[in-house]
Amino acid sequence: MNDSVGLVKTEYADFDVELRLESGRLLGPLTIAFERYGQLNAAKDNVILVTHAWTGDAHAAGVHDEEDRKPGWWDNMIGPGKVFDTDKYFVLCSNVIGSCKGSTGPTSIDPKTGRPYRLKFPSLMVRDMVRAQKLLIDHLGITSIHAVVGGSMGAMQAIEWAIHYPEMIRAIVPIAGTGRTSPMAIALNALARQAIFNDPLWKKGNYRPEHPPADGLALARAVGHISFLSDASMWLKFGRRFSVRDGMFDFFGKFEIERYLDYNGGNFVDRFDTNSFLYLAKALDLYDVAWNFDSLSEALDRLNCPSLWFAFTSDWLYTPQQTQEVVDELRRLNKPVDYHLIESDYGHDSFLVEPEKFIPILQTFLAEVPRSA
Ligand SMILES: CC(=O)SCCNC(=O)CCNC(=O)[C@H](O)C(C)(C)COP(=O)(O)OP(=O)(O)OC[C@H]1O[C@@H](n2cnc3c(N)ncnc32)[C@H](O)[C@@H]1OP(=O)(O)O
Ligand SMILES: N[C@@H](CCO)C(=O)O
Repeated sequence: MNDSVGLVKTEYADFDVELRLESGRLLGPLTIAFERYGQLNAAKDNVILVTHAWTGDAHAAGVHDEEDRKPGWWDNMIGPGKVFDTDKYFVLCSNVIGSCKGSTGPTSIDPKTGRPYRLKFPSLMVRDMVRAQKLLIDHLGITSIHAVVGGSMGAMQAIEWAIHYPEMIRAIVPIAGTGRTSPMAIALNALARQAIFNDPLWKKGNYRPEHPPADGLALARAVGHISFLSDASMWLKFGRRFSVRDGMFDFFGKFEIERYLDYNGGNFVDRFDTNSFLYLAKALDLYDVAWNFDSLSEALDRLNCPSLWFAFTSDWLYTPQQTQEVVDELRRLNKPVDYHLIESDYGHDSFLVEPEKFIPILQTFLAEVPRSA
């Protein structure tokens, strides 16, 4: 495929630092996993920083092996001639701290004990993730970022970048984001947590990696997965179809939607660590752009760049109203802001499933970003 970035590899940068976290605790040394696509130009000003969601990773495009069944998670966006055109832009994606996908997280070794942190890992905020990412940006000698673009938790990171490093950010594109996590989203994460805590294999986070609380984690992910879909997408995908494998009157027979949740919950256990899932859920719950500011207005007034916002009509997790709340405040502050409500049936995950709906607007926006911050 000539619009693919092709074979790529994840790189790792080590930082001998102790990062002061929002909680006051220190974390370090740190490793940040990242991938890069395209070439950094001589002026080092063609950088697009792609920020990932809850269970994403640094592998945003291309494949690690010719035999890979699927490419990186935003492969439809990154590559020669695509919206993040790697003939033009240097696209960078790093894994957040707290994750289990190469950056320092609860599965990493705690230098104080020589054993994995597990629940000794400190609670994080999205702001801490961005502060750690900044170490990588500095390490690569980048002083100006053309745009930070991300969906869901990636949107939160984009906002944090613009507020805390306004001098180096030329634009942000928060997609399916929120300015503060709603009580309903926290409630769903609370159910996910209880599913894990009630699994006897959980052992207060001290499970052996080869024996994770698989039932609890699969159920927790299924709760999350429901919130990433929508009523409309479930009707489209499954309707009321009963699994062809089951008899309709078998007591344990399942609807197709149940099979789907079983499959995706079970799959998740093979690719994600339980403690990381919990730490990132906590960071999502704690998210409030106004944290440690006197008001939302004070926080957003620090934003010094154009911003482009997308929300999806069927997103009931981070609803369009939540994006609108931030956009309204930015408008009140006379900041350059552009907001588009995209018609999509695919719920919160529309940013992964139907990017073609917002790509043309994004493409025009990126071309018009001013050359200096
Ligand atoms: C955002 C980031 O930063 S990265 C994180 C993104 N990744 C995830 O969220 C991982 C979970 N994956 C997903 O939710 C989806 O695959 C998405 C959102 C990425 C893409 O959505 P879609 O293209 O609509 O995929 P869909 O939901 O139809 O299929 C997901 C899986 O369920 C399977 N599936 C579909 N229908 C059924 C069914 N009736 N019964 C059982 N399994 C089913 C699919 O075969 C697919 O399996 P695979 O992952 O092994 O290929
Ligand atoms: N489905 C995506 C988005 C969730 O916010 C993920 O799991 O990361």
